Amino acid sequence: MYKRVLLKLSGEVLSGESQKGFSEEHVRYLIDEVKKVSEYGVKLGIVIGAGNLFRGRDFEGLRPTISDQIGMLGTVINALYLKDRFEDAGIKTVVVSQIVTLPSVKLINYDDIDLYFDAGYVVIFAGGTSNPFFTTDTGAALRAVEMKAELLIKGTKVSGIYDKDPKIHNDAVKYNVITYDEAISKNLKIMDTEAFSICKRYNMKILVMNFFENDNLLRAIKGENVGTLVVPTLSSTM
Ligand SMILES: Nc1ncnc2c1ncn2[C@@H]1O[C@H](COP(=O)(O)OP(=O)(O)O)[C@@H](O)[C@H]1O
Ligand SMILES: O=c1ccn([C@@H]2O[C@H](COP(=O)(O)OP(=O)(O)O)[C@@H](O)[C@H]2O)c(=O)[nH]1
Repeated sequence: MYKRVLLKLSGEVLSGESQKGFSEEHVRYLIDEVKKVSEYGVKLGIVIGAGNLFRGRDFEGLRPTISDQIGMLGTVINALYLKDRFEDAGIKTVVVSQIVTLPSVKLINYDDIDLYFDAGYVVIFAGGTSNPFFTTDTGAALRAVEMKAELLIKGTKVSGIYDKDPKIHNDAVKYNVITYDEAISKNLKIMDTEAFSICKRYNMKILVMNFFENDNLLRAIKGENVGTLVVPTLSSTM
């Protein structure tokens, strides 16, 4: 069982696919899935996107430097929303970020991350990379390395990494395991190249899996065969 995991979720996990805002049904599902793993004492970090609120590219006509800052603020909104909902459900949660000063957001401090985990908190990393021109996938890769995770899980709406986008191509074929180099060279757009390359540099294992299948998060953390694993070489799958 993995004991230290960074979970990346798209903002759409909170709203439902292609929807905006917060859907009670989806939020409750997320709480239940996280609760199952927090009961095992897993040290869990979460990076949440903002696709349910704002993505930089939604603001036609705005400069990306500005629209991306609006997008990053969206991740803080989601993080605070989740903190409150998690705590209501008995999951102790701390939100950390470098992009805002707010009473319920702590500045990221490497020395404190372990203290939060040891005290049984889920840590939500808000604000992506803190820089325009990036996405929360890249933020997740950085935070996974910073928190010394054993595994970065991208919980998404498809069952793993395919040879082409399975939402567009019916004949797409899923990989069980793939190397960082292959994922980058084949330009498999499930995650940004930047995210893959940070994970490659620091040997951060990635698992891409369908977040919307009941128990999948727990199964992934138990090391069961769900989704697609991204590893340095094909001989390093275990
Ligand atoms: N090679 C691929 N394998 C799997 N999914 C892919 C691939 N290329 C593109 N996709 C698409 O990437 C999407 C990832 O979406 P999502 O999890 O919402 O991520 P994000 O919001 O971070 O972009 C999937 O819905 C899928 O349709
Ligand atoms: O490091 C980052 C992370 C995010 N964003 C902005 O925040 C938005 C929301 O993030 P993302 O698209 O990754 O959310 P998701 O699709 O995962 O919900 C992005 O569109 C960007 O505009 C950014 O500028 N820098």
